[in-house]
Amino acid sequence: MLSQPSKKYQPFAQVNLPDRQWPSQTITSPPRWLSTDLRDGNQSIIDPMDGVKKNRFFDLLLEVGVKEIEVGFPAAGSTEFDFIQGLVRSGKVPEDVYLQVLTQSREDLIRTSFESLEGAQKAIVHLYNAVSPAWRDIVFRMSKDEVRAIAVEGAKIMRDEAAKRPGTDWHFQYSPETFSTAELDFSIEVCEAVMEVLAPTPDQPIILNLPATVEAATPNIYADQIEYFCRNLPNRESAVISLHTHNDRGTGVAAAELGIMAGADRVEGCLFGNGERTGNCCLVTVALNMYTQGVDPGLDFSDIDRVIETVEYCNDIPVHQRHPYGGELVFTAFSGSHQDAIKKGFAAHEVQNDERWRVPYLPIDPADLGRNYEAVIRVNSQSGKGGFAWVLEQDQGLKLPKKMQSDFSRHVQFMADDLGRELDASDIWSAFQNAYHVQIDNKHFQLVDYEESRASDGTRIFAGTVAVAGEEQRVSGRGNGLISSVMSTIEDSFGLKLKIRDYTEHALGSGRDARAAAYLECEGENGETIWGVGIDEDVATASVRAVLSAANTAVG
Ligand SMILES: CC(=O)SCCNC(=O)CCNC(=O)[C@H](O)C(C)(C)COP(=O)(O)OP(=O)(O)OC[C@H]1O[C@@H](n2cnc3c(N)ncnc32)[C@H](O)[C@@H]1OP(=O)(O)O
Ligand SMILES: CC(C)C(=O)C(=O)O
Repeated sequence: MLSQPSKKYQPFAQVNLPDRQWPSQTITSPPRWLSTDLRDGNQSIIDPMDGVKKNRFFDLLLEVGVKEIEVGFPAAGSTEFDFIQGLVRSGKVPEDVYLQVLTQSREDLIRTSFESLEGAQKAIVHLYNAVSPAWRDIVFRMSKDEVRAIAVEGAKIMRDEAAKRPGTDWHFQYSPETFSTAELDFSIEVCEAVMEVLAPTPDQPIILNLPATVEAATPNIYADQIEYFCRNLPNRESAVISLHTHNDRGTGVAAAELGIMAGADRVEGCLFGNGERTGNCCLVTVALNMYTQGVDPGLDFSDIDRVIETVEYCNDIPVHQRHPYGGELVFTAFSGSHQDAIKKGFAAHEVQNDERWRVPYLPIDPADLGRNYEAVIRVNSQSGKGGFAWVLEQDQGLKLPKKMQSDFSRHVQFMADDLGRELDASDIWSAFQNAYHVQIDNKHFQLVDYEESRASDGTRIFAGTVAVAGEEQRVSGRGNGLISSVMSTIEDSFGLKLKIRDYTEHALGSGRDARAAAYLECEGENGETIWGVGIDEDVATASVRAVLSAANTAVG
């Protein structure tokens, strides 16, 4: 008989909170942030960081603006202990930054933890023990009273160790590990017992960190648990409620956000969600999500690629291409309809009078993270006109008329299907040059020389030489009739008849690089549409080149 995996798991218990308030709350200010990259992140990677990497990561966290940093687990060994002591002695920890360390509730480990922070200005010692039934029964094999006693004993040692070192501004943190899978009233009971020992006050609060050590339910349940805890904890005003979510069900960020709505003051996590198993809550995501609610997160990710570079180096894990905000592809559209909307969005943004961000498909301005707009649109076989038009505009400055985009579209589609890969800017530019004979040799009609003069009434006079399959022919024209004059010369001299339907031009580049682009829509002898493009120093030459481009296209 086939086993039934669903029978192995129990439905998660709801929290009895019929008057829950969190669903109607909004996030209006950022929480306190704690990075546990150097602890929870570090304990989960294949090769934990050495001192060099830890220092580099620490410096990054300072640059980002994190003020509470869990720097390690001092009792784990000399790498950890020495790094932490080295940090304290280095003098590089700013006055407003708290170093946090984690310890099990075991006397020797707690003492070692305090020793590692000897000389620190501000420090948080973080004590933990698991409280949920499975850990009580399986790991500790202890009753509730005995598990509560682990926490209380550890708190007493913390209190006494801190008292021996008055030179440091000590703060205490307690985590009822496995909080989200424990009985809520028992977690409150244990936290209350710890508070009795440490005697926090509103001015000197304890941090109670409530972990979803293993994420086991939907984020609304975590939010209920947080709200219930906040409402029922005696002396709530003497506690900072901190969240520590993991991502086992893929909702670590959502749980943290709902937890803030439910009354929490602080969020622990790792950059780009590194951490045990599927990772910790991603601090980058929670922080940057705040922008889209009009809230300044107080963390600086304005050069996100530099942040990624350091995080990848230290963790030796790549940031996924789809990772919110940071991934290489998160601001990139390959598909036609997305490209169309993004291109229109940028155009609208340029002419609007305020800074409001309203570009379709881009929840945040990539520039706010130090990304440029080049990679916003990339072209492959799923792309549309907006895609290559954007690339040509960004890369070459060309603003193709709408109808010409449709014409060029078939060339791009053919190339993308033929090559079966993404087309980069140089692919698109060479497809464009080939399609319209722009600035390439081996053309049928070529402009050999060109000169312009003025008649006594100021009218421009153009005279030039066109080579047709090597045979040179003089062409000329006057004033506004320049294009039609060149066309009639071509018709008279070479027998090629084209009718002008439309003409557009625009400036290209600026300053010494200033040029002009001209687009000519013509009708061939059989009523077909023929496009010509000219790019040159000035509009007159560009328009002559556009005629020759159309002539070349007509003869194929
Ligand atoms: C959810 C989290 O991320 S918690 C943080 C986890 N991080 C780490 O463990 C990384 C650093 N840890 C280490 O280097 C090692 O675990 C050490 C050096 C601290 C301790 O190693 P060991 O002495 O071998 O103990 P170990 O960690 O295996 O723990 C096992 C014992 O501690 C007990 N224990 C586990 N957690 C706790 C706790 N929070 N408080 C008190 N006792 C605990 C276990 O019940 C077990 O007791 P037993 O030996 O009587 O059965
Ligand atoms: C020690 C605690 C906070 C922890 O890492 C967890 O429960 O995941």
